[in-house]
Amino acid sequence: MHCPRPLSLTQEYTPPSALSLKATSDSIAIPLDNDALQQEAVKEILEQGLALLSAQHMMRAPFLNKGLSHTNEERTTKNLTGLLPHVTESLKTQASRSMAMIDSRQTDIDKYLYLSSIKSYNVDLFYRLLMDNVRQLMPLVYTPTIGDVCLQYSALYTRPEALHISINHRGSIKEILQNWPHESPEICVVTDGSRILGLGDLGFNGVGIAVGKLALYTAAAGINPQKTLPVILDTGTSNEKNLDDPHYLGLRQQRVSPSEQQSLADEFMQAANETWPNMVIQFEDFENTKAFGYLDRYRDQYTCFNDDIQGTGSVVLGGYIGAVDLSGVPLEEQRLVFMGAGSAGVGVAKQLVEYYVRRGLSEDEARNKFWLVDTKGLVTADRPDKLAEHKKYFARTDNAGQQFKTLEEVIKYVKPSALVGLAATYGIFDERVVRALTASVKEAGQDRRPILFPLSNPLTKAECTFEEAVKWTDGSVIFASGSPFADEQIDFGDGQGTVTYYPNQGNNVYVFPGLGLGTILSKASRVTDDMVYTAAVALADSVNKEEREIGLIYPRIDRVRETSIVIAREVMKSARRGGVSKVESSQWNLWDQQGDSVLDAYIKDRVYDPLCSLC
Ligand SMILES: NC(=O)C1=CN([C@@H]2O[C@H](COP(=O)(O)OP(=O)(O)OC[C@H]3O[C@@H](n4cnc5c(N)ncnc54)[C@H](OP(=O)(O)O)[C@@H]3O)[C@@H](O)[C@H]2O)C=CC1
Ligand SMILES: CC(=O)C(=O)O
Ligand SMILES: [Mg+2]
Repeated sequence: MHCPRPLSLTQEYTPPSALSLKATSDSIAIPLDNDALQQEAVKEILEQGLALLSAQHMMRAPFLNKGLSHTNEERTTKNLTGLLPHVTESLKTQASRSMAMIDSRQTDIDKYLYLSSIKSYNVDLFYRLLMDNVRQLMPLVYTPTIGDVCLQYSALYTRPEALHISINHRGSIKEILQNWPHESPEICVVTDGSRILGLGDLGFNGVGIAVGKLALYTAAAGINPQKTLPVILDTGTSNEKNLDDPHYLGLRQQRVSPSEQQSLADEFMQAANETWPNMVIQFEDFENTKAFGYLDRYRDQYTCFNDDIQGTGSVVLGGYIGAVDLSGVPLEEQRLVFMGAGSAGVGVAKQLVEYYVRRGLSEDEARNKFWLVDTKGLVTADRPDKLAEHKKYFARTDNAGQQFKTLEEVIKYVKPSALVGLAATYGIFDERVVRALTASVKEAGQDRRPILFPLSNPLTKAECTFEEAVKWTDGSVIFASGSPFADEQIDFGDGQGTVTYYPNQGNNVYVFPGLGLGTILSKASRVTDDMVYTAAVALADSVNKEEREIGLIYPRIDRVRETSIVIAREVMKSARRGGVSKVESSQWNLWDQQGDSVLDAYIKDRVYDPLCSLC
């Protein structure tokens, strides 16, 4: 009855429920007169048949393929002998070969394409590489390179990586979701491509950002890659370059009306919730009217958040807490100018208002610390143009009829201690602006330091570079940028010799992976403001002594995964406090008694960390 030899099957693979088998091996007899034995024999044939089939398919299945890490035993039992080079290698050894290949590629896009090809055949190897080389590889799978990739996504296209839903699919989204070939997703990043980084409306090509963010959910927080879902909602594009591109993969039409876009989003949200009720949805890079509108519309109904508004708010608060400590300007004396009053600008400013309120200021006192500037100048209530709804909260009423058109004018008027850039405009923090900021800070004390956060992405949209910031502030800047800059070694000729200055990367990648993980593990029904706020505080608390000593306000990017676990833990606790966690209260009582280390262990037990028996 038990056959050591594999079976061959006389037909192509179909799903097991539809599999009809004819065994050609004479070693398994199917007794026709005994139902029980018959069933057992058929089961064995099925198992062995599938094992054989999976051997043939395994090496082409990116989630199953272990490449050279298949052990000799697996190679024998799964009929892989001869199909692979004879050596066995740990994932780490394979990763070191891949790193050498990446280093040998000339351009960042080529490096990206090489990495992406690894992901297409060996997911474990891709994530081992990314997790062990986050400082070097994150700028490829994420900003800045992902910006270039999105600009050329259709031209670079080789294979589908997401769920593609267009306005023409209205009425059938639920059926489309059923086509998703992987396990039930736990986290979804959805975009409509209408504001990709600071690059504007990229239409369908924006799908690259959803793919990139989800790669970081896995690399930075250990969410199983099989449980991630990138979605592009294609409602057309205003991008003429795309519309004229013969290779463009999206709908070749102007965007449909806002109400039609909303009806697509409504159907998607409902269908996604009915299909996968436990999935967390992250809105990414929607143009600001929709970003604010959809967040308001869906946040009390579904488990969702907007990364550009809330994730960015949280990450900037996380850095601001440490920056204030270093600046020498007391929290209550800080005055903040924001260049950019869009999703991110307003999202961040509101998150900081909440911080001030929690520190004892009234809401008006807190709000009065912020001056927002957009393309028309300082946002004031008496400006002649009609203010967008999301700007009204921060419109100044104390300008005594004066209008300030340029940033320099605003700086002279406000005398800020901090300048935040979320205007997607390269070089807008020029030498005069940065020197004016520094002068306004130093006026109140020479040892005071300016906070300068040029946060726009990708690098081609950064408001200033790190080198400029260091030079124009004579080394006194507390700096964070959206995309990464290298350390700077500068000799100011003041007798100190060459000094190394360390930049910070103020990017929502420090928050969304942990926020998502905490939301999933707490089985939260909603993402509350307190969960987002708590993530910021946990991030600030994660900066270690050595990092503080060299003036960092965020953990080094190599520690992003460690940080995400802490954020996830605190987010879980916040979900519980807020009454939105669906984890049994008996389990929570146990965690309360056992403390954070047990909760951390629980989280770590559940995260994906690709290793092989040879590692
Ligand atoms: N570091 C990070 O983690 C994050 C960074 N970002 C980056 O922030 C940038 C903005 O994103 P988001 O807020 O969503 O975009 P929005 O389009 O919503 O907002 C952009 C804002 O910048 C203003 N602006 C544009 N050009 C100028 C200019 N020359 N002078 C003054 N103001 C200007 C716009 O003014 P107006 O309103 O008049 O049009 C608008 O208020 C992007 O580059 C994005 O990549 C976003 C999220 C996270
Ligand atoms: C980082 C990010 O979310 C953005 O630039 O849009
Ligand atoms: Mg974004």
